[in-house]
Amino acid sequence: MTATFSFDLKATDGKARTGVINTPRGDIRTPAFMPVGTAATVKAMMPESVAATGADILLGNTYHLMLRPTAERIDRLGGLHQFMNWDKPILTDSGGFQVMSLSDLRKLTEEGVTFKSHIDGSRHHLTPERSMEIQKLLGSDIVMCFDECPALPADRKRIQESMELSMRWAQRSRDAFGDRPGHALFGIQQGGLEEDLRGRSAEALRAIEFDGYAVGGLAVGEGQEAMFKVLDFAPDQLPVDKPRYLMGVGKPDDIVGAVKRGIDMMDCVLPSRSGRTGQAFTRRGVVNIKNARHADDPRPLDAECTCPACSNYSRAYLHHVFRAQEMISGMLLTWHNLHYFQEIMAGMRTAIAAGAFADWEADFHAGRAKGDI
Ligand SMILES: CNc1nc2c(CCNC[C@]34C[C@H]5C[C@H](C[C@H](C5)C3)C4)c3nc(N)[nH]c(=O)c3cc2[nH]1
Repeated sequence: MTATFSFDLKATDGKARTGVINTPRGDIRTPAFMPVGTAATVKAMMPESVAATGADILLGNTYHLMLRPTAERIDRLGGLHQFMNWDKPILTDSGGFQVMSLSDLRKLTEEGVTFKSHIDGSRHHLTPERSMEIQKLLGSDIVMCFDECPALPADRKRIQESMELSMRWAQRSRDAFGDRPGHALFGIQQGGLEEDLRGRSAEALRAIEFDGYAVGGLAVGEGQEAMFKVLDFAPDQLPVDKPRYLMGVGKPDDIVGAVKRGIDMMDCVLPSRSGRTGQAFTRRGVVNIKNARHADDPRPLDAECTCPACSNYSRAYLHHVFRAQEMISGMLLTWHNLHYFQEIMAGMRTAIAAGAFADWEADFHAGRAKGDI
């Protein structure tokens, strides 16, 4: 807990790093996985359960909250932390990514993005300035620049023009963010899969100066191999002494590969969203609990896991409550998946601090079967 925002790099092992981000609302151990709280809730989880999984920070959702119940109402009610009963750090995305993926009838100009709400069809206008205002009203501890994330595949000209627009929006975001001690503003690198464009983007962001830097524009359909190729150079283009946040990633092996390449923070809907559909991530691979072969299985999901689902219930029970569509099904599997993702992060933090990341990574990959187990 500090009055200001700072990043303390503790140890490195190859390109992998471990450290602590100090914020007034609490410390964030890195590498960190950030669960996603879409509409002011991590679906199927109480906030104290999210904390119990080991999460130090969670994601709020600018796009959803600006539409319902609106940022102004959350501000009047004391801000997002009080509203959702989470007193640790919250990072909010800037809203642009979701506009492009969720809303219809959207129009992109130099000024910003105009779109119709997917909830009630009302018209909205998002600009760097409005995005900073919304994230400030929410009370977010880590604010993301308003950017444009182009869908891949896209031609180089489109990628370049989009990156250059995002860099102009990054300057406007910085100017509108103002001076908020203890709160951070993160820039977002764009440039698709192009090393030179990403280099120019990183230079533009460095010149503006941010408290942290995100690698944006990835996990948009390029595939793991292409993503890792970008991650082989992109983190090194960013300041070494600031946190590096890879947006929207990912599956367990994506996360491990990203940390190996110098990433400090990640977020993904996967563990919570797939938990609700019956997909469990375990140290031996993925279990689809709705599969009939689990109906009589008295064993836990993962005998080595200490989460409530694995400590107190059989696969047969989890199979039953999913088939019966009981609410506890999503609760138990979401808790398990978030617990497992945090275990991966804790394992990497310890291994990097001990200079044993390579051994940890070998053990991580050795245990994983392909397909359903
Ligand atoms: C999945 N791949 C991917 N995601 C990406 C995101 C969103 C990160 N998650 C935040 C988010 C997004 C949605 C879903 C939840 C809640 C809320 C709305 C905030 C996580 C991104 N966000 C921004 N601003 N810029 C990107 O380039 C970007 C690239 C991504 N590539």
